[in-house]
Amino acid sequence: MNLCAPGRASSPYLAPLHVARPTRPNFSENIAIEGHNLDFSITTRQGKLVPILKDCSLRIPSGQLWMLLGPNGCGKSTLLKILAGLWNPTNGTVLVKRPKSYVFQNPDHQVVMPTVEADVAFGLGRLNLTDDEVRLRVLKSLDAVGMSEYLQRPVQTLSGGQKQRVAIAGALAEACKVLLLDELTTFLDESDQIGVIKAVKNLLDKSREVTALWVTHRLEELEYADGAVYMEDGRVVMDGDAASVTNFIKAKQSSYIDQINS
Ligand SMILES: Nc1ncnc2c1ncn2[C@@H]1O[C@H](COP(=O)(O)OP(=O)(O)OP(=O)(O)O)[C@@H](O)[C@H]1O
Repeated sequence: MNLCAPGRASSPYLAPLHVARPTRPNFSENIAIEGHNLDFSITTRQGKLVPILKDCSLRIPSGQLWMLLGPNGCGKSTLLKILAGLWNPTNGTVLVKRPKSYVFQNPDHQVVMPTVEADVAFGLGRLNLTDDEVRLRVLKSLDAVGMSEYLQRPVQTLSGGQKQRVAIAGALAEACKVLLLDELTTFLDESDQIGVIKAVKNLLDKSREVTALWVTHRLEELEYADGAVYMEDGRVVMDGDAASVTNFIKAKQSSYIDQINS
């Protein structure tokens, strides 16, 4: 199911202080996801202002798989939800190609229809397609994530990784140009993790039109990425090709270990 479809936006537990509504500039050429100078703050029940994102900017080229990394609590999921349009930034501008889809960390929050076929077809109901067109889109999308043999399977019989792929197929069936994937591998065992990430990589390689931003903690997943954004304490501190970001993070980790040992 596509959680970015109209009427599905949700709110954070605590509301942002205020919502900026800037005029929308045009996309830069060949860029699918852009954020400029994004701030996001919340006010606590005690009325205290807490900044979560601080002047975050990023640009992700069309057709690429990028990772969003950083320590726990640095703001990755918040930034992803703002890019998805589920939350509004306090300040700054977001430009993301449409249709776009946000895929949840826990597939049980997203894959809810009785069968695989029904779940992938769910979002197509509002598009005024014939039954044959719906079936074709469902089959093509399941094929793209390596799940075409599971058409009639009850969703409760699927593994976590298979449910994630069904959720991604739902987004593809709606012709999503941008996939925003929130720590999909958190609940998966190792073989499911690699299965999901390879499915995403394969579909990007095949389509060239879909762009994906993947939130993760796992440095080893960077080997599948074209590029990455690394965050700390609500800020983007490094972005670029996957090898440069990997080296940057490894250098940080080894200097941290040196400090502990000294
Ligand atoms: N509604 C909220 N109320 C209070 N604090 C919040 C709220 N939403 C997010 N935060 C705080 O904002 C910070 C960023 O959270 P976020 O979930 O974006 O981080 P993250 O990098 O995705 O973390 P993780 O890797 O642990 O999933 C955290 O310190 C979190 O506690």
